[in-house]
Amino acid sequence: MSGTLSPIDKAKFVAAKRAVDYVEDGMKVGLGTGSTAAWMVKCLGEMVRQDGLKITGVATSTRTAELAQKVGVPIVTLDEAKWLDLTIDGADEYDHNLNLIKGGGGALLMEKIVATASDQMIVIADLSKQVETLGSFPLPVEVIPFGWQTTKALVEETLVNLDVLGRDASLRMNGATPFITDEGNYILDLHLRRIGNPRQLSLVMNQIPGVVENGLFIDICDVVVIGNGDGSVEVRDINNGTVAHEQIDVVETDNLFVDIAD
Ligand SMILES: O=C[C@H](O)[C@H](O)[C@H](O)COP(=O)(O)O
Repeated sequence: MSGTLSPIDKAKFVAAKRAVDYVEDGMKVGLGTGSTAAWMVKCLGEMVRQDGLKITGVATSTRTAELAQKVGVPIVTLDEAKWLDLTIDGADEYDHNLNLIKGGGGALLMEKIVATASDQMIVIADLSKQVETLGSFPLPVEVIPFGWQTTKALVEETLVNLDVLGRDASLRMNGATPFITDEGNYILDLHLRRIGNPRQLSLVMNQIPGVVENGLFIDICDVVVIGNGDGSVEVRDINNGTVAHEQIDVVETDNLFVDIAD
């Protein structure tokens, strides 16, 4: 199959293509989840197949593991890898401090474990993910199924004392049944509209019994690569304070149009 990338796919693709420049021979790489991360896995697959790049990947979801296998990126478990050089992942929102909301695809738990076990985390995104203040995107909170309604009530009650605008939590559904994460849990989506203090919110959420993890990534991301539909990218590095603008060559080979997981 071949075709022309839509502007949004091109934005995701160029962000991914620029981010894989950070990957070097011998590295252990965390592989994110989602439609943007899928492009990154495909780019790495091409580098492995065509350039003989030698890397080991750790997947953040079963669907990323399946895609990695399909495109030829060798996968091990996090326990086998122990520590990673780099994780590349998408995000649902990022702010100017490179704090993130993640988990729109339900993979936040493994994503946070893998990113935290990495020397560096690079987020790939298009400009639509950029926000002044986190919270327009509903914050995913992973909870264990046992007593989830009690956990939901506790979460909503706790939000009353926090700097947020909305306080409703909804159980994420998959058709008529609850959405189940790879780890067998449920997701509550918190409709907060504005998160005034993401660090505090993250700490408080994770103290509620039944909450496994929340989708706020605070001080975890080092670099964001923002792709645009015209093939340009912006690379922001929070540690050294640099911002670079570049143009990425997009050669639309048939390989690009191999079916991807998301
Ligand atoms: O659980 C899913 C992940 O956090 C994704 O990385 C996030 O939802 C962004 O996905 P996409 O690149 O498809 O917008």
